[in-house]
Amino acid sequence: MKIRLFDRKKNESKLPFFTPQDLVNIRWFWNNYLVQRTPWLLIVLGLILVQGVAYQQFLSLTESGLRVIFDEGVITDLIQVCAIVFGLFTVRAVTSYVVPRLSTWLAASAVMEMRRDLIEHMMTFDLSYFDRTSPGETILRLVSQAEGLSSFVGQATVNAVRDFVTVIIVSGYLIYKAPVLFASALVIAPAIILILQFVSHNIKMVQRSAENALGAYMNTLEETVNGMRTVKISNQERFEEERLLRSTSEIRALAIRLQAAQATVMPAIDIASAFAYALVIGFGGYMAISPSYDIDGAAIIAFLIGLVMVFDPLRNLAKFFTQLQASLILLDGVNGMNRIKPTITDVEKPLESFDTTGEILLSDVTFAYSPESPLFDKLSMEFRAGERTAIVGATGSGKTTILSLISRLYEIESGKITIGGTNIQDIRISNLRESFSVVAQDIVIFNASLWENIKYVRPQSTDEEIWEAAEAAEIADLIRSRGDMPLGPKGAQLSGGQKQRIAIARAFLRKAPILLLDEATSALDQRTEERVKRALARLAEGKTTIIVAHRLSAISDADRIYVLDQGRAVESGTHQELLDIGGLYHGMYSTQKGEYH
Ligand SMILES: Nc1ncnc2c1ncn2[C@@H]1O[C@H](COP(=O)(O)OP(=O)(O)OP(=O)(O)O)[C@@H](O)[C@H]1O
Repeated sequence: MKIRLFDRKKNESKLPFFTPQDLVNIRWFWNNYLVQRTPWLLIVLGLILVQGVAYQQFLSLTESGLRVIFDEGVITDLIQVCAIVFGLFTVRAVTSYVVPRLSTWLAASAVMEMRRDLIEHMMTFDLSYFDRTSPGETILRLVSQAEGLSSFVGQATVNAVRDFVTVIIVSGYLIYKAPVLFASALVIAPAIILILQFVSHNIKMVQRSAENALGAYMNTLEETVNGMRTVKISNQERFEEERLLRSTSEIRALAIRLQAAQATVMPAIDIASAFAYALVIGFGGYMAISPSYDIDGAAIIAFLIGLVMVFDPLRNLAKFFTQLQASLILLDGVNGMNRIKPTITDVEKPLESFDTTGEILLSDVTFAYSPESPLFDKLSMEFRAGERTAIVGATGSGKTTILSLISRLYEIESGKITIGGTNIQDIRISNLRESFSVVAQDIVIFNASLWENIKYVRPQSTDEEIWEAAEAAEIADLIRSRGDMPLGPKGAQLSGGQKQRIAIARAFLRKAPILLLDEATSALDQRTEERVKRALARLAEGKTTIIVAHRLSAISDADRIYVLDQGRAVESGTHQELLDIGGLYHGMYSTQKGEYH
């Protein structure tokens, strides 16, 4: 699957250094993660100023030193100048140690908070977000883009501030010493601004493509690693290898293009600075020789050294500028996640409690996963209180979706769903979901011990309760034999039936008043299924239970059975009543009859 985190914007070529969205993103980051660190930022800034002043003082002392050598020849004065110069560089050395340490700490803490907020925010996303968003995209935002931002904000920005301060202070000094010379060196400034503008646009475009390519690569990698069984059994190793290599070569090509876009800045600055040096040597030399100007050789040499001290940080600033343009794309990616708003949320004053023993009603429910393929159109169903109701029907008829809608994993478009007379949209989501014990089709197993996996659904359970649930789900022996051994990624070391028994044990442990069983025993052998079914029947006693099953043998004793066909409830009744109607259920029963004999 190709992922596109960023789309090219139509009027991109007309954009200045910062787009309006860039400014919004920067404000978001500043207001949420930096502004509360202002005192520390001011300390860093203060230290940077000290560094800048030390630099300027060095320049001024160099001029004095040169003058001592050229004019006065007093050795003690020279030694004094040397000692102060050494002292200044020591100050610079100390600040060079403290500033990066402080700034890295500040940036890493800010980004950690940002990650924490984004993770918290991600937990509120609708399930539909995860249905349509590749894991690679989420990982890219929370891992690589956040990391890229951290190093940019920490080191690069602080260095840039230091360089900027140095440029301002030293330039100020040079203007004060020789304004005409400085003005002559400035003639190259417009050229530099033009180059930066051109490069800025290019960098953003390439960085955007690079992020898309990296996201696609992460996604392919995730798909391949997760699907290794299918890859191997289908002999598709080469195909997957080529898919991954194509992604990597795309990343390489984009990395080279990005570097090429960034690389144009440095030589441009170098040529511009060479031009300025030549101008200053020529013009400055003329001023020193000419009696009409009050400037000597020492001042010209010091001015040239000063120019070096301006151009050196200016080079770094240009490099920083290119990194900034790339990082604005990272910031946009990260903040893009923040812009996603969940739609399934609690109402303003949600109900904490409701009648969990009451009947569950679907009234005129309309729902579609996507506008182009509606699934339910005014569907009405009744799941009577304390009874076992089964839903059967062809694959894709919407059985699982009904369970998802009742637990509000997806939001209905119209109609309503009530439990014990209360609309589920008025109930606090956590309280609503707490009232279900679920055995779902897609069983999620974590790479922890069996024990931990069962306990996951109710961490406060006692050991006795967990053993009880494990015994009921026929998985206690496996716990004894495996001990604390982790189950492998996604429970890879377990059989399908063992995974299903974990899910059943979880349902037992949860002890919730409503039971939702989706193909709960389909992966079990007949003997185990019989035992688990009896245990489930005990669990279901007095509880409102909804069972989704393909095997009619699993539900023939249900109090009521619904037959679903393409999103419509076409038949309902007991097993016998449905057989008597001689409709769809009868047909399904006849097909599966072999199972009963
Ligand atoms: N997350 C989803 N996003 C988009 N469409 C979906 C999603 N889940 C299911 N569908 C579609 O909705 C329809 C109903 O799916 P559902 O899983 O409810 O069927 P089902 O009756 O439970 O099928 P099965 O018996 O195979 O489990 C199907 O056409 C399916 O393709």
